[in-house]
Parts: sequence; structure tokens; C-alpha cells
Amino acid sequence: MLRVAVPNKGTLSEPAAAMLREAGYRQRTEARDLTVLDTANDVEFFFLRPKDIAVYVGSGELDLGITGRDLAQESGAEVHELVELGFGHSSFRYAGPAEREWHVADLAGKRIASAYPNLVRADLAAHGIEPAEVTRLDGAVEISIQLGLADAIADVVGSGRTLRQHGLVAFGDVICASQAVLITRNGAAPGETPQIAQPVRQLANRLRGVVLAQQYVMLDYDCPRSLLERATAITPGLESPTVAPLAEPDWVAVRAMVPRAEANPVMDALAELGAKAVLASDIRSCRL
Ligand SMILES: Nc1ncnc2c1ncn2[C@@H]1O[C@H](COP(=O)(O)OP(=O)(O)OP(=O)(O)O)[C@@H](O)[C@H]1O
Ligand SMILES: O=P(O)(O)OC[C@H]1O[C@H](OP(=O)(O)OP(=O)(O)O)[C@H](O)[C@@H]1O
Ligand SMILES: [Mg+2]
Repeated sequence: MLRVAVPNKGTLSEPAAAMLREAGYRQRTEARDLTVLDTANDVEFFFLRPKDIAVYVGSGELDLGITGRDLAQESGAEVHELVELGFGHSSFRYAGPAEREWHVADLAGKRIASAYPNLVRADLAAHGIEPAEVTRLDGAVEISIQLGLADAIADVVGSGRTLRQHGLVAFGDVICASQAVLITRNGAAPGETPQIAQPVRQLANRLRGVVLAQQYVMLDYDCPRSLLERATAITPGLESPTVAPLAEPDWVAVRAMVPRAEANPVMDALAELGAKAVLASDIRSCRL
């Protein structure tokens, strides 16, 4: 039986469970449940703190886990990313009081607070910078400067709202561009390709199917035969579009996948060209 860790709380918890449900797996109905057995798929899910997930997976106690890339890197666990899940996007960055301009070099001799001290120490070492101290906090890191604990922070930035609210500005390169990832243990020697067992590959492929489906929409439209070539140049599909006859012999029905971000401009172009009944629908899952 496959053993899979899922965040039990925080930003990643709901979207991770929703994605697993969409991929056909049973998830908990009670927010306090710590395990769920999905006998139909031969998987047991363990609901753990997002911070602990890479530790369980890296030690081999669990086969797979969903966590943030930043958390996995901070843990130092020997894990390998199988799938980028497309949610929980954030940037882990330095920030300091907005009254002055900051450069990473200014952190020399400064007190830095962060919930990810290992990432901070590694990044400062890579820059050859010696801080006065790096203090580990559990959360609400943005307040530590006004409370006098730190001169600067390194923290997760989503919309940037929390930094602005506390009069802070981000500076320096992004230390970790994070999102939710499906991880497994990295048992391979350096330079070797990890061997992925079939049940692990299957769960990864099902999640990949949902992630990809969310990045596309299905477009259907009717088009005069005389415009088909120009219309299919606008919607080439993945391999090529499906073209089916209509009862009216001068018209055809066309079906093609289109990247979600391009759906509206593509629909505008088709309507402009002379296509009718241009419909966009969601795709739930796919294997491409
Ligand atoms: N505001 C945000 N926007 C986007 N991603 C975020 C945000 N806050 C956290 N994350 C991401 O979510 C993951 C887990 O962070 P989360 O805040 O849920 O855990 P936590 O801090 O341990 O839990 P909690 O905040 O409930 O105590 C990390 O990968 C982080 O990058
Ligand atoms: O850029 P924003 O969209 O404002 O988001 C960033 C904030 O979100 C997270 O906090 P969370 O709510 O997880 O609380 P925590 O600090 O206690 O973890 C993160 O630690 C930042 O504080
Ligand atoms: Mg948090």
C-alpha cells in the first residue's frame, strides 16, 4: 500500500486535498482526521504539518508527500520533486524597513529573523555574508522588526500585502521561488536517475493529469468549411484539432485544447474570423 503525506493545516491543505479528490482519491471528511484509507486505490493518506512532510518522506517512512518547495529545501531532507502542482506560489525573500534602500551586502552584522533559518544561512554563506545572528521564528515574522528582535527578515511573500502593512520592502534576488510539489525520497546516488516504483508513478501521473487539465480549456466552435484552414491555424490543438461534419454541408464543428491564459483572445479571433457558437469548457483531468 502506498503511503502519502498531505498537509493537515495552512495554505496548502485545502488545495492539496481538492487536487487529490479531483485525481480520484478519497480524502478526509473531518478536518481533525489524521489518516484516511483509500482501499480502492490501495493508498493510505497521512495528514501532517506541512513542515514535517519532507522529513517523513526523506527518511523513507512515507512514499510520497505534498509540501512547499521552500519547506522541503529548509528541511534538508533527501527528497526529489516529481510534480509541480501549480498552487501555493510564493517567493522567499529578504525584507527590511522601507525608510532606507537595502542590498543583500547590508545584512553583514545584522540580526535576521526567519521561519526558514537554514535557507537564510545557506544563502548568506553563498554571498559570503556573516550576519550577527539568524533567529528562527515560527510565524508572523514581519512583526519581529518593529518589536526590536531583528533588523531584517527573510520571509514568504505571496501578494506582498503583509510586507506593505508593516512598512517593509523586499530586496535581493528571490531566495526560493516556491510552489506546492509532490515529493518522493531521493534514493539515487549523485548523477544517477532515481528509480520510481509503478504505484508512485501512477499517483504522480494522475496528479499531473489534473495540473495539466487546469492549464487548458476545451474550445468547441462551428466554422464555415471555407475558413477551416485559417481557424485551425488559430487553434492548432495539441496534435491537431478534431474536425467533424455538421448537418449543414458547408459547415464543420471544431474541437481543440487551448492554454487557459490564451482562451479569451483566441475566442475573440475565432469570432472575428466568422466562427459561431464558440464554447469554452473546463477539462477535469487528462493524459497527454
Ligand atoms: N501567503 C501565501 N501565499 C502563497 N503561499 C504561501 C503563503 N503563505 C505560505 N505559503 C506557502 O505555503 C506553504 C506552507 O506554509 P503555511 O503558512 O501553510 O505553513 P505554516 O506557516 O507551517 O502553517 P501556518 O501558517 O498555518 O502556521 C509554504 O510552501 C509557503 O511558501
Ligand atoms: O504576501 P502575503 O500575501 O501577505 O502573504 C505572506 C504572508 O503569508 C504567510 O503567513 P501565514 O498566514 O501563513 O502566517 P504565519 O506567518 O503565521 O505562517 C507568510 O508567512 C507571510 O506572513
Ligand atoms: Mg504560514
